[in-house]
Amino acid sequence: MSVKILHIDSNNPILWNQLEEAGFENHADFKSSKEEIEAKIQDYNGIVIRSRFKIDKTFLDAATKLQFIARVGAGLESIDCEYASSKGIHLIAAPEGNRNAVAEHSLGVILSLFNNLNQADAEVKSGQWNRESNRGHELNLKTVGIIGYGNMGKAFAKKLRGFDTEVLCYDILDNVGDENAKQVSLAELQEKTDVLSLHLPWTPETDKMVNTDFINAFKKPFWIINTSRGKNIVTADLVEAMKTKKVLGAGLDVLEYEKLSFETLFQDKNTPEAFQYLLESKNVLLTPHIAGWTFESHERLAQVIVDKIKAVYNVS
Ligand SMILES: NC(=O)c1ccc[n+]([C@@H]2O[C@H](COP(=O)([O-])OP(=O)(O)OC[C@H]3O[C@@H](n4cnc5c(N)ncnc54)[C@H](O)[C@@H]3O)[C@@H](O)[C@H]2O)c1
Ligand SMILES: O=C(O)[C@H](O)COP(=O)(O)O
Repeated sequence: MSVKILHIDSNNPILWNQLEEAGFENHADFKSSKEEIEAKIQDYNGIVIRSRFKIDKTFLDAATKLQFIARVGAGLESIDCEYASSKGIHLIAAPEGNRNAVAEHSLGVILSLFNNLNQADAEVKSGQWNRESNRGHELNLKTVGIIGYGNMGKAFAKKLRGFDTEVLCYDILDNVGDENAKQVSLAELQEKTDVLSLHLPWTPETDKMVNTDFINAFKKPFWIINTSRGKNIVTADLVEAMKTKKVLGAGLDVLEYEKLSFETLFQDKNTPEAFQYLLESKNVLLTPHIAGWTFESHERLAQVIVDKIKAVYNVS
């Protein structure tokens, strides 16, 4: 067997080493541009990627010997999956690798927002002892609404067991509810939810899903957690809702502006006003797309990918 694999992003060494041990031929190119990789992809049978660039039709047409695309992660929006499948290319992803990290992160964000942990910590460290303004909330008896009940949503619901919360989920697929979450209509979720957590992919249907109309359909003021993709929320609309206190707090691991250079976002005179509001709000917790980024997930993602590549070639 001679299967040539091109790795275009760095991953846990388990991935490279175990593939090598199993007889696969590894090659690395972490620096070349999409065009440069496109020019040589016809030599490879497999590509291992995170999300450095889009695997589009042009790229796939150039990849005449490609048998698999292994995405070391969950989100598939940077791959033209339909076109790849039409060419018989195996699509491999590893949501099993980072779903526990995302679930724990989401829980941590809620508890942190509810208890003003960041604000209280910063105040104590700057010599302020404010108890009343840091009075918290409890998850107990609240209703958590999860939109997108797949790998991430389910893992998160499981973590909520033990908090005495009602957990509702909404998904376009039927019958996805389980012992950890009751599947309901979007309208029912919007009626009952206190904490909304998004676990959707980014697709033409989910793009800008959380906008003013969507937010106004909620019956109660609510908190929002987004670990899915930034463009699923219209940030300006979210900020307007925060100003009127319809949205009580937000934990955003992903940002609408994420693909801009982060330095540019800060230095540019055109910094979006909504982003500025997020930066200045104490009830907003911002993290740099790290929900799934743990030491443990790094290792697990690699192992899942190795196992799935081996399965494609029936290698034990
Ligand atoms: N922040 C991070 O570090 C991190 C890590 C992993 C995944 N993610 C994000 O989480 C997303 C979800 O991952 P997953 O593995 O759970 O995916 P998944 O495919 O297992 O689950 C997504 C669910 O959303 C549902 N869905 C799709 N479109 C919908 C719509 N318009 N309305 C309602 N439901 C809809 C699907 O039916 C599916 O059940 C990824 O695509 C990625 O964007 C982020
Ligand atoms: O979809 C995922 O697995 C996470 O969001 C990580 O994405 P990244 O590999 O693009 O950082």
